[in-house]
Parts: sequence; structure tokens; C-alpha cells
Amino acid sequence: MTIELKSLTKRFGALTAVDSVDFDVGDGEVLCLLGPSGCGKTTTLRMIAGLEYATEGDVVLQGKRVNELAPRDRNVAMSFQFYALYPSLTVAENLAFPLHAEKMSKSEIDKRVQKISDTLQLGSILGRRPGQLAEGEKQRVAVGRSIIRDPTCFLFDEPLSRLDVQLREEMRGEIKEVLQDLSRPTVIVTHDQLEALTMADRIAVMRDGRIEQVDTPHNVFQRPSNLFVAGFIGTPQMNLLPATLTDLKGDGVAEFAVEGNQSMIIEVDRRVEELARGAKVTLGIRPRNLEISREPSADGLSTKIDMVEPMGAETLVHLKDGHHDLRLVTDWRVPLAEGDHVHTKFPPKMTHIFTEDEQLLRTK
Ligand SMILES: Nc1ncnc2c1ncn2[C@@H]1O[C@H](COP(=O)(O)OP(=O)(O)OP(=O)(O)O)[C@@H](O)[C@H]1O
Repeated sequence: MTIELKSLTKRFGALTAVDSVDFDVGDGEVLCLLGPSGCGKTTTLRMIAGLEYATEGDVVLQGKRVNELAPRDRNVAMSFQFYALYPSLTVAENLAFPLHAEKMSKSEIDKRVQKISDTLQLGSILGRRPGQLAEGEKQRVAVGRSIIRDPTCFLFDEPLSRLDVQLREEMRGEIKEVLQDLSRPTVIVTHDQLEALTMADRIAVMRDGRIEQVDTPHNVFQRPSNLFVAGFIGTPQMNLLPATLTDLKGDGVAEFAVEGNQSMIIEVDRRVEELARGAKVTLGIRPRNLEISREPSADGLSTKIDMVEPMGAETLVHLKDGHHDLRLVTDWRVPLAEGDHVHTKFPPKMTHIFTEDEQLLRTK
């Protein structure tokens, strides 16, 4: 492991900005720190870079504890945005710029520029100035400039936040490819879940200074370890319904009383059998997993269509069951009218169960 954080904690006076954070990042691995504003992402990154000192815990880079080392002695590359090229310098000069501070020979600098230019396919534009580049090209040069120093690890803080949507989409894939080729550990801070889901090998979801889950993008989405992660990851947001387990029918089939007096019988995780009747739970189901039908049945709730929002290939339907708002995404072609009464079905095994302590009831 080349970046290891051990019980890393940062306090600013009475505020614990980062609270006993543990994770490690291997060579060639991209870990995204994801979470709402103020949850401690940037402070964690700054402690790895040495721009903030840890109050407690350790930062270990390539097996060596670096807590007391100054940023320049850690040989990490930290960049905030892939932007701001020097307009009067050529692409080659922009790329070489960070190397001048390192007192490198001209031939070594040329070699590095050549290598980066090959990796990012900048060969044909090396002699141009930023004003003569397309936006996507400028971005590639900016990425190149931030990785040319060959540090032990890369740290990026919201690297794509200033870009427009289309460029962001292009750059996500491109940066991921480049980082994979470089075989260094990378930590990227973002509050944009799409960025994390597409660029990360693993995502660390943070809240209030703590890590809630560190896992692959697939697992963070499919098996959120608690209610916070479930609600934070996924757009539109997962439907979360407070309910009480009223009966167990065997084989993971259970009856729930959903707040507001409706009950339904659905197939869920078999571990539901470990809960006692009367247990308070939260049922979580993604909007794309809900189904609607005109016929009432026991495996769902009767609802009324509150709003229909076309989203191109899919339609977002807002439903009300009297007490809750449910979101459903469908490509259903049958016309749906606002005010219609429909039955909202919870298909087998699509519903997550969160226990009273907000943790996911896990499959064995
Ligand atoms: N130098 C500082 N002095 C005092 N408090 C600070 C300092 N730096 C950060 N904080 C506080 O620590 C907490 C975590 O901040 P941090 O910038 O790490 O969050 P973040 O998750 O990166 O947020 P954002 O996405 O908004 O950048 C916040 O409450 C912030 O106000």
C-alpha cells in the first residue's frame, strides 16, 4: 500500500473536522473521497499532502510515516483544478513548467515532456499556445502539467468542478485512463457522485469527518452500508420508507406496515428472518426498481401520481401514498396522467432493509 491513513484526526479548536479516518490506496488505484460540503474531504487531502498537520493518527506514504515531513519532502503532487495554463507559453513550455523548480537538466525535462505528450497524445500541439487550443486539448495539457513531476502519489481536489458538463464527461474517462497507466496511488476529492462513480476504483463516503463506507462504486451503489450512504448515492435518490415488520412468511417473504396504515407483503433479504416481529426498519428501493401497475396487489402500495417529469428516454414519476413521496423512473409507454391512482410494486429482492440503528441488513 502506498498511501495509508491510520486513525487520522484533525481538530480545529472544538471542531473535529476529520475523525479517525482509516483507508489505504494501492499503486495505480484511484480512491475518491466523496461527501457533502464540510464533511472533511479537503482537510483529509491536505493532511496527506502535509499542508495540514494531523492532530492524531498517522499518514504513511510508501511504508514511511511522514507526519512531520514538510510538503516538499513528501513528493506528492496536489492540484486543485486542471486549469489555468500560462497563455504566453507553448504547450511544451506549460508542461515543463513544474520541472524548472526541480533543477532538472534540459535533456531530462525534454524527455519527461515527450513521455507525457505521448501518454496524452499532445504531440501535434506542443508548439501551440493555449489560445490556439480547443477546450478539451487545454484540459489534457493541464492534466499533463499536474502529473509531469513523477511524484509518489497524486492528490486532486475537485479537479473538474469548473468545467461544463460535456467536457467534464469527456475528461472523466480520459483522466481515469491516464491515471491507470501511471501506476501511482491517487486520491480525488469530489462532491459529485457521478465523478466518483465513474473515476474511482473505490469510493470513500464521508460524513461529519468520518468514513461511512469504503467500497467499489458498484458496492457503494448496490449495497450501501447504511441509510446515509443509501440516501447520498444515486440520482434520483433512493426511496426510503419507515416501516414496521409485522409478519414473516418464510423464504425472505415478509409483511411490513408502512407508516400511514398500508401494509405490503414483499420478498426481501432472507436475513429479515433474524428480526423480531414489530422491529422498526426503513425500506429502501431505487426509483428504477419500482414498478407500477393498474391492478392492486399485496406486493406494493396504492399511490396517486403527483407529477410526471419526462427525462428523454425515461420518465420520472412522483407518487404519493398519503404519507410519503415516492420517486419512480420508468420507460413505460402507457400514458401516465397526474392524479391517476396506480399500484406501486416492490419487485422481489429489490428492497434494502435498514435496521433501527440505520445499518444495512446484510446478506450472509
Ligand atoms: N483552517 C481551518 N480552521 C477552522 N476550521 C476549518 C479549517 N479548515 C476547515 N475547517 C472546517 O473543517 C470542516 C471540514 O472542512 P473541509 O474543507 O475539509 O470539508 P470538505 O468536505 O472539503 O468541504 P467542501 O466540499 O465544501 O470543500 C468544515 O466544517 C470547515 O469549516
